[in-house]
Amino acid sequence: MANNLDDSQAELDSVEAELEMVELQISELLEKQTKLNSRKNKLLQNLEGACSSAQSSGSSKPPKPSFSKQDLEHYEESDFSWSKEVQAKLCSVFQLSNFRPLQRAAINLSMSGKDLFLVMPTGRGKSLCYQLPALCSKGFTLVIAPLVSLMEDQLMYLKSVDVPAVTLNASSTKEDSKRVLAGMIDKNSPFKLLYVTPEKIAKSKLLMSKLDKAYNMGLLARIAVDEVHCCSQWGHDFRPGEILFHPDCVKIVSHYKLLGILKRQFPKVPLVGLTATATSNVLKDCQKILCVQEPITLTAPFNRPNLYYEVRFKDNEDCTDQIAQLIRERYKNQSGIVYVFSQKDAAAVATDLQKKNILAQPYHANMEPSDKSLVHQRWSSKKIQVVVATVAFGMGIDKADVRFVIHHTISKSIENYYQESGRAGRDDGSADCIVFFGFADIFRISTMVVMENTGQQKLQNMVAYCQNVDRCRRAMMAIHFDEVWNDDECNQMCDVCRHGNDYITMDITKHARDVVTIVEMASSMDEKLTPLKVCDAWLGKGPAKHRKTITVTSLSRLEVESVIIYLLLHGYFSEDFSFTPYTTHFYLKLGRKAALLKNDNHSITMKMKRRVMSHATVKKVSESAGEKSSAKVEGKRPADSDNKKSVAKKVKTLP
Ligand SMILES: Nc1ncnc2c1ncn2[C@H]1C[C@H](O)[C@@H](COP(=O)(O)OP(=O)(O)OP(=O)(O)O)O1
Repeated sequence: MANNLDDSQAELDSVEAELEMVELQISELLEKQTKLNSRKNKLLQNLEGACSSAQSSGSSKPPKPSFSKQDLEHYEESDFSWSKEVQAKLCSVFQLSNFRPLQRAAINLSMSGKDLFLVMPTGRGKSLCYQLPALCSKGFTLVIAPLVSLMEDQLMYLKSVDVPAVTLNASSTKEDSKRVLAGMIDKNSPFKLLYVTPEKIAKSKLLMSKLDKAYNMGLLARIAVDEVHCCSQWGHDFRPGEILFHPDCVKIVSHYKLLGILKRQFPKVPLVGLTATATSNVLKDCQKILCVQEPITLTAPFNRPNLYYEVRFKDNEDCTDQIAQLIRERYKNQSGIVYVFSQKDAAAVATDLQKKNILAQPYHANMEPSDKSLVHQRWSSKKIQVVVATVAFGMGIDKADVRFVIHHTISKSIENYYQESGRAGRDDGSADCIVFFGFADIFRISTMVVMENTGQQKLQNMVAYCQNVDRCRRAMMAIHFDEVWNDDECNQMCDVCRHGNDYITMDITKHARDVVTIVEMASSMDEKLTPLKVCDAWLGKGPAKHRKTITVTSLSRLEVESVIIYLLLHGYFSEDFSFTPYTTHFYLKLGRKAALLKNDNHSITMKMKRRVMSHATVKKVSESAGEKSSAKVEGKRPADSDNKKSVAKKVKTLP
């Protein structure tokens, strides 16, 4: 009887364990199903037309595109009553011969009096879409921009092309303000563009009353809201480089929220909201906040065909030597930016580059404004070659001939990376965007974004972008931004498409079990391990007491790091933060999928770049694949052969 009970108990335990596993698998599959369904719906929506009207917020009806492809084609034409003037001023004032994608449509829509949201990648020429209509309309255009420095750059540029433009901001003198306020109600319109901060709209009754008068006189031609995503509660996630890290971030965002007054007071004035990256949810929020009834949303293709995207692994934590070599050899006499993680890094990397005879200077938020603008000016006029900057170097940077943007440390999200790298090649000439991907950097950034709602998820997406070895980098960004993507469009302008066949697919199940056991054992002893400690322990370098119980790996450090990152990205590990008054620590703990490794049938494969793998591993993998007839190899064909044809799939077991 006792035996029977024991057997039953044992079987019950085993059934329960198996059930737990099945539940995990079901929840995984359900998660995948939700993601695929949402992607499918998005693709179907996108296929219906490149543009669609932003739907009114909270509507439960399925989105009905009220702006069709045919409508777009209509607005791309050049037979409107204003077309000749627009074309003439494009050439004579702005010295440009052609429009870039969607610029003409945006201008025609705005000239037709429509409200518009224009989502266009950084550097593609959003400003022209309100500056040119301003020149071709009676009265003046009111431009809301978040930062005074940004306005000043615009005013400098407009002055250089003889476009009369003024600003009203906290640092305007009394005289200037008086002149501007009078000009607003002057029928001869002494200026065509008036730049103000959102704060000015929120606080200056005088400005609002002059706007009211100008409106009644028919002189308020248009309202342009730059960085319109700042209106939304989620929007500031999208350009943290500029707004979130700006000391006045909270103020800026709170003033944007009050801009609804403009459409309420001046309902007949067309509004154009401009942004580089905003999801449809953010735009819906902006629409509501700005009180715009039925805006048309134009989304320009996010692809920048002239940019070459590449990820390099940091084989030690300092990659400055490699960066210096690149700058000296590949980018001789060419301008570029090196983005770093912290102000300290900006100073240190700039000094290191200077020691290697590269004209580099640091730029970060904590510098005196005059020093910042000096660095900016020197760089713009090619007196220095490189700015080593934190994300504070962003908004208002409009240098056309930036030939390289190198990330010494990964960005904290793909949105950020897209913005930062997008500062390269604004002149449409080819330019390189290279990220150095380092293991320890992931955790430095992770602790920095710990208080942000979606900080960890966004960082994981960025890490997945960097760890990816088989998918076109542009395709990854396209999926991230919900864009329909055709692989041909990359044109070998990313490292994956250019150097195909550079990875091996390996079975890492045994390694995963070993390293998960290390973390499990530590936790059973009430010990927390940082990722670096886990690496050390697994490589047999940890404290002696651990070594007895640990299966030391034969993998190289880079391989070990890659496996740990993979396990973190795929839920076998997860983050465990601990906070002190001065700092935040990152530890690894078991993720919800770790339990799956107890199941003998569970296996994990990962794709690893050949260059990351040690010679020993590649050799052993090749030998084991040769021995086992069932072994599989997955490799990508070199991009110059037909890289879209599927190839035989084989998986090698990592020794
Ligand atoms: N049709 C065009 N042809 C050639 N160059 C153009 C055209 N339109 C704009 N440009 C140039 C002018 C600027 O040097 C550069 C970037 O324009 P700009 O309006 O500042 O970009 P943007 O506002 O989209 O960028 P950001 O998001 O960084 O503010 O592109």
